[in-house]
Amino acid sequence: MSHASSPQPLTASPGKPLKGRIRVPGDKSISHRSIMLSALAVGRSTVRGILESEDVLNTIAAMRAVGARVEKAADGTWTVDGIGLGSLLEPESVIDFGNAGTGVRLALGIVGSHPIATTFVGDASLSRRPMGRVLDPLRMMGTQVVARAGDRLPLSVRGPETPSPLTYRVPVASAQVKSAVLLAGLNAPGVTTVIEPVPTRDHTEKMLKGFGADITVDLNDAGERVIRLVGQPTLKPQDITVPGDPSSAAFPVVAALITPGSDLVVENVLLNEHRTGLFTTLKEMGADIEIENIRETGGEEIGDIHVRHSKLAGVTVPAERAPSMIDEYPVLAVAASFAKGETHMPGLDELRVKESDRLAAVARGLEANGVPCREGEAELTVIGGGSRIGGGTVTTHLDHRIAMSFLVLGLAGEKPVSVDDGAVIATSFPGFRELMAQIGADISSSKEAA
Ligand SMILES: O=C(O)C1=C[C@@H](OP(=O)(O)O)[C@@H](O)[C@H](O)C1
Ligand SMILES: C=C(OP(=O)(O)O)C(=O)O
Repeated sequence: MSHASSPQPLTASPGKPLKGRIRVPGDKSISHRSIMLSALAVGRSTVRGILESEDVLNTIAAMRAVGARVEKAADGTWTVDGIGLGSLLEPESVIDFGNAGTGVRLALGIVGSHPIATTFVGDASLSRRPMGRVLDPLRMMGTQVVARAGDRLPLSVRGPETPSPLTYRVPVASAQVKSAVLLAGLNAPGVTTVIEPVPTRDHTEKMLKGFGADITVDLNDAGERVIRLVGQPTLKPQDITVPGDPSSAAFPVVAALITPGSDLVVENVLLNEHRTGLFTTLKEMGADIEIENIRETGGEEIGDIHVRHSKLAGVTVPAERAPSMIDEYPVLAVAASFAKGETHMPGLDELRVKESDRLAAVARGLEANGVPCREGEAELTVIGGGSRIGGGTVTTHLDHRIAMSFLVLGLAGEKPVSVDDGAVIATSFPGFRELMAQIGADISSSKEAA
């Protein structure tokens, strides 16, 4: 599945205050994992509120390709008849993960510990991204790999008959790497241990526990998270409700913050502490954000985010906060454009290897729209509060978050902002334009705008 063939230029124009109560689609991280763990369970799971975006639809197709039955009922609930660990079928054809880093890396963990041959491909963006971070631990478990130079897609893996359980210290702050090793460890006899020096989103650990795996998380003397998973469990099917994605909520929230007169509620947003760094940072910048109606569902805290237009001031974002807002830096840079003074964002090495080099893409996008910034090797400083923001066209490089972030910029600047391709937004946020229109945002196809 690919959006790459038909780019869709979009233009956002400044206009009305943004008002209303909305819900964003389901969390992408939890959606991928719901389908994958359900596919590995024995019996029928149900998943409500799943994100039906291209990335997640690719995960659904991949789990079907290894033998799971995944269907959508008339009421929108998805049912997954799991195949059970150790029983995966060899896919009959190549698995195309499109734009989805999480999808392909977690799937590599799953199939890479089974004695089946699987070939993965992706779009131009995914084919540039590093896969060695997941292939290295798999090789240590006995997986054979044939990959393009630099461990990039396309690539093929074949797992061993009996994967060796591993003790692995994750060398980069990455929930995808942690999760891939844990998912591979599921099919290895014995205990797989993952040491995580920097904590990242913990949905895999939480959900594995929910599916009945024997998994523990402790801190060692150095304060690192040590995750121990006993391999070869029988995973029990679950009924899952996916909360709204905070990484998607970030766009209307920032749009409302920077657009005068706005008053908006985004309901039902996941508030997992490993995901809320953006909201913490925005509050430190002076944002009027209240979290209302906090409740719990499926072991995760959720709530409604009430945001009003606010005067913002620049801050320094602690580097150690990066994993809890890693996908939100592009839209934080947009908020920072409207803040008085400088916003300094260190610790951004991982932004270089996302759907695009997000550090460079953000810096070029800000420059194109009259916002001064300084781009370092692994940091960005935005000099906010200037006038005449907007008027530029931004290259999205097949990156949904770059597209949405700069459309948000265009809602609050002085002049419209265009992005060369809004079609990529479908990878994580189907219905983005319609939802933004519902709260009063003017985002149209560039031809209509011209
Ligand atoms: O595990 C996940 O669901 C994700 C982890 C993060 O990637 P890294 O693990 O590469 O940091 C994040 O950027 C991605 O959108 C989703
Ligand atoms: C980095 C992202 O996703 P992935 O790594 O799954 O492609 C993202 O959604 O911002």
